[in-house]
Amino acid sequence: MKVNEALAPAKVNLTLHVTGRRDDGYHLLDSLVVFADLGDHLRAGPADDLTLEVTGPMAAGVSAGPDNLVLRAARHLHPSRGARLTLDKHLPAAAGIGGGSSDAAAALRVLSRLWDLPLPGDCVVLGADVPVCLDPVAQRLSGIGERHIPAPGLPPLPAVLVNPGIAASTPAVFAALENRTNSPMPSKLPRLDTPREVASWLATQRNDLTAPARTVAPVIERCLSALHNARLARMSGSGATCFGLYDTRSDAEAAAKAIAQAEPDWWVREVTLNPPPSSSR
Ligand SMILES: C[C@](O)(CO)[C@H](O)COP(=O)(O)OP(=O)(O)OC[C@H]1O[C@@H](n2ccc(N)nc2=O)[C@H](O)[C@@H]1O
Ligand SMILES: Nc1ncnc2c1ncn2[C@@H]1O[C@H](COP(=O)(O)OP(=O)(O)OP(=O)(O)O)[C@@H](O)[C@H]1O
Repeated sequence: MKVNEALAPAKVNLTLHVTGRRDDGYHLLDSLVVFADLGDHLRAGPADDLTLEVTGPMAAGVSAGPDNLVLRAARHLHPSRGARLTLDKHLPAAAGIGGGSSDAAAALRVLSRLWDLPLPGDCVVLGADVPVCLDPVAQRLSGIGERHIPAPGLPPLPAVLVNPGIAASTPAVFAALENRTNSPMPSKLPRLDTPREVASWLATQRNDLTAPARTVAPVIERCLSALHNARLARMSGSGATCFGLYDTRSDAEAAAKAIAQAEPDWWVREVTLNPPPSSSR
């Protein structure tokens, strides 16, 4: 990618343990986060005014107005400087894969280079997922999202992402959560060398938002069933996107093809999670 371009990769919560709730209503999380080799594309050119154009296959319904997280991130970085921004949307919005947060983080990265400014330290105010998206590699996220440390060794993971085209509102899903104090992941995460080992270990962990998300969007059950031949099938974030993990890319490709045929209205993509550096599409 050129210096004024950035990939805003899909974020996937391999685990999402809700461990408590702060007085301000935000929830404490313990989550193993990885990124895909697929995402939105952001370009920035020099300009006097700040403008945004939203293009691409998933642009429908995404505002290009000041509420777009790309423009909010730009104004967070500098209140008045200009740039001509183009956001090519490939990820569904409000889908649990951090589309908006990853776009905001990409905007901070690109504009900090264009405007020669340091990255801000307080970007959690843009969204709980923005800090982890600033450095899109495998990480363990905690606090409400403001804390993250590199995750121990994980291999690249052949996977399929499935979204049924229903937006799951993150506040609505948190509001439907019954038990807000659940156990965290083990304090030391194991080193996992193969997709199979990852799937076996993840099966002992959870996404605590799955049950409330199913009440908000019952179609999530069908997404998980569609991934029945995966080593592990789970929801990401607050849904509705679910992911399946496979042993090989060809297994994932075959599964994606079959699901897309059975559910032509769904968004179905074969991806690699935690890809080797510089292999993004
Ligand atoms: C669920 C996750 O996807 C896990 O990675 C993220 O924590 C959500 O991150 P996000 O979409 O950037 O969330 P924000 O835009 O900051 O928050 C949306 C809403 O989700 C709820 N929220 C979010 C994050 C958090 N740690 N606790 C919460 O309770 C709050 O109701 C908040 O008003
Ligand atoms: N650039 C953007 N792309 C997508 N949605 C955006 C963007 N900017 C603002 N939004 C708004 O943000 C809301 C949440 O979108 P986003 O894609 O970040 O949700 P999400 O995938 O559920 O996030 P998370 O996984 O962090 O919970 C959308 O409903 C949309 O109105």
